[in-house]
Amino acid sequence: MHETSQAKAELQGERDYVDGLYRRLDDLRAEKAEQLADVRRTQAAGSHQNRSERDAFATMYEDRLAQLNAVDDRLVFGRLDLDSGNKRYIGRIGLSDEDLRQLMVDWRAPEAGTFYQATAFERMGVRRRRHLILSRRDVVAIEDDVLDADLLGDDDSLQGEGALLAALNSRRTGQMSDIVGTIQAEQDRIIRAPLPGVTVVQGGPGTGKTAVALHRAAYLLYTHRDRLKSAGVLLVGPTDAFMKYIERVLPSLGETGVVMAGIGTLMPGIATVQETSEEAAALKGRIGMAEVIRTAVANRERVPAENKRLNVEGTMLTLTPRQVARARERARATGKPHNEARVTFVKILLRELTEQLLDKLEESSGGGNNADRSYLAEDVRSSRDVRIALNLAWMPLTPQKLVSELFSRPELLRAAAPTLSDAELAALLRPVDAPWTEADVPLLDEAAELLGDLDVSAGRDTAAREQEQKRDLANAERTLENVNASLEDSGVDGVLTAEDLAQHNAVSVTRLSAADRASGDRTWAYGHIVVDEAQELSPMQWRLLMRRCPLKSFTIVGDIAQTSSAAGSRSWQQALEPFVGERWQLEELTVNYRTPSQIAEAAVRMANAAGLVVSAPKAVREGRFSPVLDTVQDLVQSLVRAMPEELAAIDGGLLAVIAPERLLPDVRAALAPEYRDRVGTGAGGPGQDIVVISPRESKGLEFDGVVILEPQEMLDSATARVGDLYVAMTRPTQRLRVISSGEIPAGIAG
Ligand SMILES: Nc1ncnc2c1ncn2[C@@H]1O[C@H](COP(=O)(O)OP(=O)(O)OP(=O)(O)O)[C@@H](O)[C@H]1O
Repeated sequence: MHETSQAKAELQGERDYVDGLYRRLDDLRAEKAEQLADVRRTQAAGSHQNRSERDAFATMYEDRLAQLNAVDDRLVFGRLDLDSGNKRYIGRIGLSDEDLRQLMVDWRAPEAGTFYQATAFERMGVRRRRHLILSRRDVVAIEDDVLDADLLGDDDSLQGEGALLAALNSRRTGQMSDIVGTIQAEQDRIIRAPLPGVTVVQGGPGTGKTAVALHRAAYLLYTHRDRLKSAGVLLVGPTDAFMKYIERVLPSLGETGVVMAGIGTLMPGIATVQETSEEAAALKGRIGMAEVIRTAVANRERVPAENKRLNVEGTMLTLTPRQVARARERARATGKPHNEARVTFVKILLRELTEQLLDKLEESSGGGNNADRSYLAEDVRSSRDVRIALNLAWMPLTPQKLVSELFSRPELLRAAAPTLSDAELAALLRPVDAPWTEADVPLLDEAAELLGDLDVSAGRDTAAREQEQKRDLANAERTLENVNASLEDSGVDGVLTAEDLAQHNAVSVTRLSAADRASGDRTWAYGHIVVDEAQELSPMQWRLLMRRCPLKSFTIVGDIAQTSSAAGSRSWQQALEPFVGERWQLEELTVNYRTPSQIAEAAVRMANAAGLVVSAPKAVREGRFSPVLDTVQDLVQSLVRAMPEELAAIDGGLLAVIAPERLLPDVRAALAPEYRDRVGTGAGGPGQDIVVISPRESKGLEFDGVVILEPQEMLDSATARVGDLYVAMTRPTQRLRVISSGEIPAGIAG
């Protein structure tokens, strides 16, 4: 009785405190909304400068407002009781009252680290760690870890479902949520690892690799804002569906400054589809492709086999192979990329041809010609014959043109890739207008590096462009300076410290640079790159990413056992050695938070029976269901019959039907009459609680229930990999059903 009333009082105490935090949040929001409205009301005073200032203010207030809105749900999640007697609340952002007294610490701040790291063995000055479990704004439960033995036995330690298990058992929505309230110690160590260098995080399915990658990005931006504000952080994932699945996590952590990109979108202006030919994907991923592209570019700098006769305003000139070869040598010696070196090539030959024209005219006029040299140069330059001859010898090229011609013209491909077999060449050849694939992106990027700027070759004035850029930059800088000054004058709001102010500016700068400019700029050098599902990357994709971060500061997360791409890695060592040698560090995650033990064990048994070496993380919980295995005659009809039972078992949760690619249309057609708009793809969308996807599409995603069709086919067919079935089996958080028209693969039944 006494215990219950004490528990109630504790809970009430927390509710009161949390109410206070929300009041503060609401006040700040109202303040920001008002400031934003004020700025918007202000008439744009004439000058460009004033308008940019107003825009910069507006952007800053919008950002802050968006941040305050995004952290509303479960704003606070922890409390530390310290040896000093102080209490410290831990939440999504830092909050202080009007007098700058700290009300809540940002989870990324150093003082919050002990919330995740302290244990009974190493208390780190913490007596008690309290989890506050909120539903929206309400504190629904509190749960204490008592670390100080002296406190044990006190009756005020409270019961309740563990915060972690509550999170793990909650229904999936098709959108990943953050884990900020329940980050585990082994995860926290990786999230807070130092910025420089390459950290590889290897972990089996469901160990929180994606979660760790996202929280690390947020942590780095917070902790190293100064270093990362202008360079930015890039987060790369495998597919668009996956990027959509994770897109809300960073905003919910109050971060908008990370550029998120699917691996197929890293070439600005190029839309890609998936590479359907496994062989082509594997070939394009090989590191040797860099040499193929290099040769392809060099082969477009051609010396003609014989003399060329060129008509310039009625006078016939001769261009010799020797002349072209010499000009090519000198142009290449500049070390500039193809399009830029072309300027030198063209200049040399135009000068030589102008000399020749002058000589000829003098000859024909018996020495009496006194035509102006600059007119003659212009005649040479504008001669059609000259233009054709120079272009044939050294064509200005875009990466798109180079690569599309390379893969559509057998003679070009053979010349650039002399070591490839006929079968390999055939696998690469395709129509000139075929859509770009993900595997083309690193080749286009390689080509862009070697070709350089087309504008230069097209004669656009470099100096003028540089001037323009300088002016833009100066404008942006001046604007920011003014924003700073005026903010200081106006005292902003009570919560903003000088540090916050710097952060806000950083966000604005990031807006101007990293987010907007970086994602549209192929040559952008990021301060840090986080790569998820990194086992899928081909050597050429690694090469591209390494170029995007010259400092080689990377967080790489993945699971070698889940590799399904034909060009992906078989070992981290093999993947990274060519780029960073031995200079990378391996961290491992060992606990599976997603899949109940009965299902996780079945997946590991299957993988082992099929000869796949997997790291088998320990499942953190047991589920309510063992895998259900059906051997049936009529596959798709059996699925239709099983659907009601599966949907009921997960009680309104999200169900994925994972089937080999060839079956997907039939499965969708069979489900359509009954389930209509409820059936989607990827991780599902609004109103969609059923998705029909291939094993590859399921990568990185998770669902309450999963039904796998024809598992043996995921192991057997020509393009299948053991990893595919392993990935599919490790997607559910509650329940797995396997339906097969043949044998159920060895190991699953146990
Ligand atoms: N500390 C944690 N607290 C609460 N939930 C967690 C925690 N760690 C992981 N999870 C949850 O476990 C699930 C699996 O996490 P995540 O998707 O990051 O794993 P993964 O290692 O990337 O998996 P896979 O390689 O199979 O795609 C997610 O629902 C995630 O929110």
